[in-house]
Amino acid sequence: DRPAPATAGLSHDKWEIDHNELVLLEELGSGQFGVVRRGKWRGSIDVAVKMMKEGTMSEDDFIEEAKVMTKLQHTNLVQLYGVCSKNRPIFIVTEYMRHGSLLNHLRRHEQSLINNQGLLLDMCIQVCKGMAYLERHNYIHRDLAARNCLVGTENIVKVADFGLARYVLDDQYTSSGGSKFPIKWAPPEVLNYTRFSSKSDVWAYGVLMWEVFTCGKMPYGRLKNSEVVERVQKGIILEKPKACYKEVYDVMKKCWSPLPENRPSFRSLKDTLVNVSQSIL
Ligand SMILES: CCC(=O)Nc1cccc(Nc2nc(Nc3ccc(OCCOC)cc3)ncc2F)c1
Repeated sequence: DRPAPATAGLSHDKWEIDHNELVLLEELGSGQFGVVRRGKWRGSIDVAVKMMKEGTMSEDDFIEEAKVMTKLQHTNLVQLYGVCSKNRPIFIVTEYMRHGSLLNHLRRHEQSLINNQGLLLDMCIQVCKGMAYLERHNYIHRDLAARNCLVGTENIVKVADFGLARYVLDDQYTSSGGSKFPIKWAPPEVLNYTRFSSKSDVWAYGVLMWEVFTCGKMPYGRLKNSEVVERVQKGIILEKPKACYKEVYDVMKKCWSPLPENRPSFRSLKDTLVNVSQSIL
């Protein structure tokens, strides 16, 4: 069948999708943004449609940004096809990923994955490739975690919701003191100064690697956010997952260097992980 077009076919506002061309199907889940449903676009293209609950997002700013996001295209990024912004709630229409979030996938398949270091490392490398593309385009994710990655057929893993955190209105989510802020994926400079960068994404990537090699455990277990902040500021880092080669854990530790400038770039991480993969597997 025809390859899915990178963005809406309409010429004038190519990021604008006509909601009459969408058929909404079953619900896939919901987040603080609202409900996400599977859909069909122009009769045949599988899509995911995020129906943005009113008041959760600064919509006009997001619609402006959507023009940029539709241009970010990489095999390891969940493609933004466009938005339906003529009605409320606005719809965000993206590529559909058959097997859902990476976090749930890891937890559901723990038994078969826990001894497959090669596959776990390959998943990490795929996320790294998507993030290296964003880094090259000076695009910061701000909420990289296994819950924000998605799994497709043939164990394809893609990064989703990049940059979306900037448009969330709920300051419980956006301020580092907020109850919904992803503290466990945040480096010291974000906890102290909310200073986001591709190097803060690299810290979060190290935590995502830990999530992958523990098959979806919660980082720092049931510790309260305040206890995690204290540990991170003292330089206490996550322990080596049981099912994890020392060489892989060494890479995680580099991602958790206290100073952002001492953390590797995604570009160099990709080369390191590919070498580790070839040397140990
Ligand atoms: C803020 C939280 C938030 O967005 N959450 C959120 C929830 C749900 C789906 C999405 N997004 C996308 N999902 C898919 N595929 C998908 C397939 C199966 C599935 O199984 C659910 C039941 O499992 C037993 C879930 C998702 N493809 C692209 C998306 F973009 C985002």
